[in-house]
Amino acid sequence: MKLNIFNTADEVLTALADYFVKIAQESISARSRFTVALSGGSSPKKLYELLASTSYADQLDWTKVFFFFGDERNVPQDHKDSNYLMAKKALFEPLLISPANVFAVDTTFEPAEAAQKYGEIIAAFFDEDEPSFDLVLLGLGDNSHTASLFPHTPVLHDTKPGVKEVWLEDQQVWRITLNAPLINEARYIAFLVYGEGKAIAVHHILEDAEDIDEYPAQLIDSITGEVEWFLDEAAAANLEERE
Ligand SMILES: O=C1O[C@H](COP(=O)(O)O)[C@@H](O)[C@H](O)[C@H]1O
Repeated sequence: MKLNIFNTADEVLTALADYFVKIAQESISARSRFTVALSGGSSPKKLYELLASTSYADQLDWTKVFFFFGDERNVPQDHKDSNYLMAKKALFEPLLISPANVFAVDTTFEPAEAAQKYGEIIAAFFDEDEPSFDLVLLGLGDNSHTASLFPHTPVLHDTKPGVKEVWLEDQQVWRITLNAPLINEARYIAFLVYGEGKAIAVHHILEDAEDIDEYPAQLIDSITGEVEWFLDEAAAANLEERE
């Protein structure tokens, strides 16, 4: 695990955009394609806008980039809460990404079926024993969830890579998520976390004793690659160890 801590959120976003391009270029050189699972929520929108800006857009052959989603809300794809819609507006449309390069969760199905079908889509794409994304981007909720691995949900105890539906009792909503074993197969995993509202959760994940039901992001630990955290000072404020 590597910590990258910057003074401001803008510096964090630039560092992660540089990292994204570096991993993508390496992956395209090595395997002629780059597969990435995107995070949702509010934090990554600015990252996607930055990647689509003139500073970054020309640095990659986007026809070789294949986009998946680490998690999705159980809403139509044109709903304001849809992770797909956010990425479409911030990234896919500005970069003229072909729909053939975007693999979204089909939320027209019931949650369990949507999860199963998304797992099948991922397996078919990779056509290997174990699907392995080149990069999984993750965020962190102030309740220590990442992707849609929420505290005290059954998916936290999965032992085989897969995609699952998750019922959030307090919000009375379903979500669809990659489970931790699938995320951990990735070559690289990067957390994007900024803002003081995340400081307590960052401390729990990185410095508290393991308690995955309480702090699900503690499950993330790449099997073959590297986990990097991109934090601003505000989000890192409660950390005791910086190395
Ligand atoms: O609900 C979600 O939350 C987390 C964190 O999102 P943020 O809005 O606090 O940045 C995100 O990683 C996840 O993909 C998303 O669906």
